[in-house]
Amino acid sequence: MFGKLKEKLLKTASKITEKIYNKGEAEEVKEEKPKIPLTSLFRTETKKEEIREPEIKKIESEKTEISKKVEEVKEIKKETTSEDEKKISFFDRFILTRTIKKALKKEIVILEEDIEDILEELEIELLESDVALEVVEKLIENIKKELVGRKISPNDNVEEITINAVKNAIKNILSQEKIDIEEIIKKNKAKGKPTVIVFVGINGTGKTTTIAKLAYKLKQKGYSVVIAAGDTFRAGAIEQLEQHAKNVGVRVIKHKQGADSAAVIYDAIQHAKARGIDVVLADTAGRQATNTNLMEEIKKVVRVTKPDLVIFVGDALTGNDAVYQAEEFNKAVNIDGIILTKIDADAKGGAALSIGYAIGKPILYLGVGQRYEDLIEFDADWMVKKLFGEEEFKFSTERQF
Ligand SMILES: Nc1nc2c(ncn2[C@@H]2O[C@H](COP(=O)(O)OP(=O)(O)OP(=O)(O)O)[C@@H](O)[C@H]2O)c(=O)[nH]1
Repeated sequence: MFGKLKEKLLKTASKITEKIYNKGEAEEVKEEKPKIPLTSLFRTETKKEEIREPEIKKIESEKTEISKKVEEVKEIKKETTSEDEKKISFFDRFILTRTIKKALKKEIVILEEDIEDILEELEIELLESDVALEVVEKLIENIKKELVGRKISPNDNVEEITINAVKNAIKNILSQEKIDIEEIIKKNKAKGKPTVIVFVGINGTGKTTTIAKLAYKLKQKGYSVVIAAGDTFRAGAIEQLEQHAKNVGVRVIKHKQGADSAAVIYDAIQHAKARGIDVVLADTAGRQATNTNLMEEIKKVVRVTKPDLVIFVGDALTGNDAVYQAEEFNKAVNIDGIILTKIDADAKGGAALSIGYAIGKPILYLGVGQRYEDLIEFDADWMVKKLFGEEEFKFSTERQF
């Protein structure tokens, strides 16, 4: 997940670190143990205080191993032409800056010109990774805000400063005002009303399966759920939804194919009210934002059914397209939040990084696989941890649908 994005961000932090070292005429500190366990950036984080004797030994031996590797890389570096230099992996470069503990000889102040070329490179790479332009610009601005004008003294931990600067810049992008779906459900329940959630998006992004996943999650939390078969447009859509509903054990309210989508959802809401069901999850037909008739239809659905939430479901793999589609749906029906699917297959991470900031709405959940339980709550801290390799996420390759 987000492998390429992760690499780019860490490479940037690493290069800024090197720049600061050069400017401050840093010298190697031979005796010092690494302040951050070497393993921490690529494996589960271990706090300094928690490192016990065997682990210290392990780290020491790892340190020796890596030092050897560093020497090898140094040798290769000495001999390489600039073309060859490109072949030294990022991992080697990063190890180089992180394992040779250095201290600045003199205090420095980071100037914009010190990091400009590195940030320009990052800008191009992020655009290539399908991160939206406005998001790239904001991110670069954030990193500059964090670093430019900052004094770094010989006692400072340069690696920590640069990594944290990039982390904060990312976190700022990802932090949209949250929506607590359970809170909304509880409030409506107290008033004796069902919570109505309408799902919108283009074809094939994963709306139907996401509805089934959310129904499964809500049921597990003890809420009663009914699904409205509002995709009356695509042949087979109702049957597909019924199969999912059967699998997760919830009821579907349906009309015939070709029926009025708003009427189906309206009926499902009446059904929920009559039986005291907590949540109505309404499927709608996938539609391109350019299809005027279908966009008028979705506007009618929202007008008639007055949902508590309209959720845009986007396919993370489509990168900038998902952002563009979300913008169009937001203009048409004012979406409240976003669910991004197929994150398990997404190396670029462009949509996940961009979509919330670009339209100013929160990502609520991420679809991370093809089982009903593969829907996880999104949270900026969680994503930052994933991007900086502090926490691994195990995807299941099992398929339930
Ligand atoms: N790997 C992966 N596949 C997913 C995920 N979510 C959905 N899919 C797959 O995406 C495909 C499309 O899912 P659907 O739920 O049918 O999409 P839809 O948006 O309802 O499609 P339309 O009815 O055409 O609008 C299916 O093959 C799903 O199994 C996910 O999080 N990860």
